Amino acid sequence: MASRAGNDLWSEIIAEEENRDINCETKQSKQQPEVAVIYRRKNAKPNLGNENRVSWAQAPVKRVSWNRALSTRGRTSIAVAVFVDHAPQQKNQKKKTKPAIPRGKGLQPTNYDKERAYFEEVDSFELLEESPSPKNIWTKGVKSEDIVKTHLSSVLEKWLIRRRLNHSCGPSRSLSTILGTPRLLNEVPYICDYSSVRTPEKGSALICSSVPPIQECKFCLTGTSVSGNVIPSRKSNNALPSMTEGGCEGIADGVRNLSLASRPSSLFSHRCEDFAALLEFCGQSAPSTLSDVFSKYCDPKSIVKVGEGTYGEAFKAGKTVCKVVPFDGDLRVNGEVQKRAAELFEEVALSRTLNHLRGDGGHTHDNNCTTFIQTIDAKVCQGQYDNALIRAWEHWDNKHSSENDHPKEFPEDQCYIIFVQEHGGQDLESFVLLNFDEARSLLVQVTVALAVGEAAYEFEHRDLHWGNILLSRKDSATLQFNLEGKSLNIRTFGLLISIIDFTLSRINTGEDILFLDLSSDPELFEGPKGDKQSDTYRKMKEATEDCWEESFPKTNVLWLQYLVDILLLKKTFDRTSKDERELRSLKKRLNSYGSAKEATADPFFRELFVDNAL
Ligand SMILES: Nc1ncnc2c1ncn2[C@@H]1O[C@H](COP(=O)(O)OP(=O)(O)OP(=O)(O)O)[C@@H](O)[C@H]1O
Repeated sequence: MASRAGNDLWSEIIAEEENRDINCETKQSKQQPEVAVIYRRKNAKPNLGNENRVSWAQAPVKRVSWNRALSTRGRTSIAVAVFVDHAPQQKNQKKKTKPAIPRGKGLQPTNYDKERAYFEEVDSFELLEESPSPKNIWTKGVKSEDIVKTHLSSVLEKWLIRRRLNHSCGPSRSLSTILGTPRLLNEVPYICDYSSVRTPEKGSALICSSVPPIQECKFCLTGTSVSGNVIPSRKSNNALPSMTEGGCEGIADGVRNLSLASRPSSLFSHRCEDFAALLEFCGQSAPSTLSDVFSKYCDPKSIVKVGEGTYGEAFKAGKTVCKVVPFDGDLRVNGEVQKRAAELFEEVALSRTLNHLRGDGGHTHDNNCTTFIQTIDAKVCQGQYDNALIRAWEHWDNKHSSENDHPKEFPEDQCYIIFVQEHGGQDLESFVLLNFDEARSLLVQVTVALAVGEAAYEFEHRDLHWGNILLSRKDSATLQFNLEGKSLNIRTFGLLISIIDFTLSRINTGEDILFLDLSSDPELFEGPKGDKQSDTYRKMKEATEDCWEESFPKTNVLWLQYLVDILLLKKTFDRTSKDERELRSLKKRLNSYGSAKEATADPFFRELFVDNAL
């Protein structure tokens, strides 16, 4: 293990960096308009028309419990562990809390003085910024009525707007195009009766004057107090607007009435709609069972659990990893409210859009990379966990002490979505990096992948913590990326990176903007001060001015800075003091970049490009 930076060297670095900062500031002031534009886009319009802007998740979204999501999961604060007595709230006292340090061999004892010095010196300027005024955090709540109103309106208004634009009564093509599924189905109002799910007659709804098909579904009533008797019917005042009466104006009136008049049935209806839309997106007419889906990929006896998140349990099934996420139930899972179909709908849409970056299906070749995990399939399931999965879950629990609830607690009518993905390797939290070359290849791969995502889809990940970066070792010495038509070969040093978990991500598909409105989730920004992950959410909030539908590629840069901190402070690998200096300098220079794309030109990455340096 090489020696670490001493104090004398550190003073030199500071002096060196101060000089560089002055140069950098001078340079930056010349580039000011570009950076300023990025920061001041709150009211700027993106390339697309506003009418296409869709946030599918209207309910309070990501339900991060800080105590759980960070501390008990081993993603404890870098700094908080040092300075604050932050006692994690145990979900279940019988379970062990994971250690806050990374697992793996060759770990060094934590050097808190060093961490303290690092933050005081490098981040001192940030501390003020990390304390947003309470006004900013607290004044922007979303009332539940607004959520219901917005949700239903957005679905129907989208239909209306497209209908006006298209001068036909055909449905939007946008999401069905992304997903490669038949048109219309996600736009059709559904009525729920708990008894069956039928795919609507596709032809009938394509004709303006036809009666819209009514779909019945039993699933979204699960655990709700809404009875079948208050199902919105086209005869009632609270009816979904009829597509046969009054043309577009009739629909507009219907949308208005619906938004203002009918809370319980709206809530009910939106759950039905979202569930049916999700089912349709997944190419299903009814939910499968978990074992049906798993047995497509492996012999159930061979299933092994490979990881867990707050919402998902990840199992290896043959060559794939299947992430099982319960949704739409009222039972709290792992201490959290279950996700709703609308949130998962967005995640499926996003994942499939990112698949296009792999160059499959004749999609754009100007921007290509394989770093975003490939989503092979997504399937809706219902029922209890079967024995093979329970066995795999318990095996993992014995070895790793799961923080999640035992899956046998799920009721018989529990719904899940399974994301079938390629196996991306081990997450950064548990992966043992060998040396500085691997660390810098990790950084360049993530940076260029984010740049490719930005260029193709204005993509922002918005949650790139160390559980969402997977690593594996492969023989290939280089990896090819295409960024805005330019081919880039990057040195891998035998390491391949995959980025997962697009729940909070924002994407512009060219037809819709998919994002989660994080302003309705104040808890996300309440994590402990000094904790790098929670600080990053707060910095995102500041960069976006809490306006989450707009494009702010700076958020990608904030996660790159987080990653540099993680590498310096949470990961142990063979490195010299010069290597550490380079990482610190990179972190500082990242302050001046407004996007991952800008960051790709940083000198830190220069020798990681083969042949064609940027
Ligand atoms: N495709 C994959 N290949 C290998 N491991 C995976 C894959 N997907 C997920 N995992 C493992 O499962 C863990 C949880 O996955 P993921 O982060 O997607 O779940 P989540 O519930 O959305 O997490 P979070 O707590 O961040 O919300 C990951 O940290 C990783 O260890």
